[in-house]
Amino acid sequence: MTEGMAIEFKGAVKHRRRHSIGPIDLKIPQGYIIALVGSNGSGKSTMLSMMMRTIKPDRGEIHWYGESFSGELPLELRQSIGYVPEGPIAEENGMTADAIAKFRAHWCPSWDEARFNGLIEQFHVPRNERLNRMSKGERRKLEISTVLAARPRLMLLDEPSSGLDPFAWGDMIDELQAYMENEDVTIILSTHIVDEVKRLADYIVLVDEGRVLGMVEKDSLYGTWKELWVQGALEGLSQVKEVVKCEPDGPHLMRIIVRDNAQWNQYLTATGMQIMKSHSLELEEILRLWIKGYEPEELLV
Ligand SMILES: Nc1ncnc2c1ncn2[C@@H]1O[C@H](COP(=O)(O)OP(=O)(O)OP(=O)(O)O)[C@@H](O)[C@H]1O
Repeated sequence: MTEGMAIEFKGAVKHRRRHSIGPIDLKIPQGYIIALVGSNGSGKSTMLSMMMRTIKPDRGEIHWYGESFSGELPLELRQSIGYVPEGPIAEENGMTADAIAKFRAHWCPSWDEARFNGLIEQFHVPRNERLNRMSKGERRKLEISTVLAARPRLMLLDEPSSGLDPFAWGDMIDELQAYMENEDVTIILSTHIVDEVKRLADYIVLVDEGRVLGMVEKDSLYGTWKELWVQGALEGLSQVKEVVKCEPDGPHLMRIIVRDNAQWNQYLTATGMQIMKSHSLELEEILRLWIKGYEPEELLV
């Protein structure tokens, strides 16, 4: 990765009630979609809030496009960030979509009214309903439309698809992909939906219990792990470093999960073990292994 960095965490720590988030050291490259993935309470929203500067780290620093700021972010930078928080913004409860658009048009120089109108029509967002009377999904669709219409350079999306029906979800994926055709744009989103990661992410950042376990290029994960059913010289199989799971599946067959690397292939050749069936692990299973400590070989942080 030699590109410029959109965001850099340098030893950033935020103390929370039950545990601290961090220290986080992470470089998020500009021009890509980065998915923050991790279990509930692991710290994804806290990281996004720190990137939006709605909360400040208690220790360490965050850099935006190579610069750090002691107080609020400069206006121009704030105007270039589109943020969809995890939950609704209480101050917007009494507003309508039109009132939101008027406010954003005033605040944001890159606001594209025609784009906003097109998006809320496409997403069937009611124009004159107050936000607290909209359904959860309608309100989410409005928030996504608002962020896209502001044409930000950096999007911070906290579980953007929460509450969306499958049709709106597909539209959101298409819109975000189309928006990425603008090379300068970076999207950082937190999500629990593996399909969203598969469809959108260039990089995955795995977060667990307040710690960033690492960042990895999504495509490099595929093919790293295999599930195999083997026959033959099975003694000692469970001692092989590359084998992370090994259980009998019938009298002469062993089902194993294995890191598919050169050492494993050498072992296979040496023992003459027979592979009866094999397939690559799905992303969801690869992430579960990573959380358990089996990190990818091509970790970037
Ligand atoms: N405003 C707050 N004050 C104190 N602690 C908080 C606050 N918000 C979150 N926390 C705590 O910080 C930790 C991380 O929460 P965070 O919301 O960042 O996790 P998350 O990964 O986004 O979770 P989820 O996937 O459930 O949305 C949790 O232990 C949570 O209880």
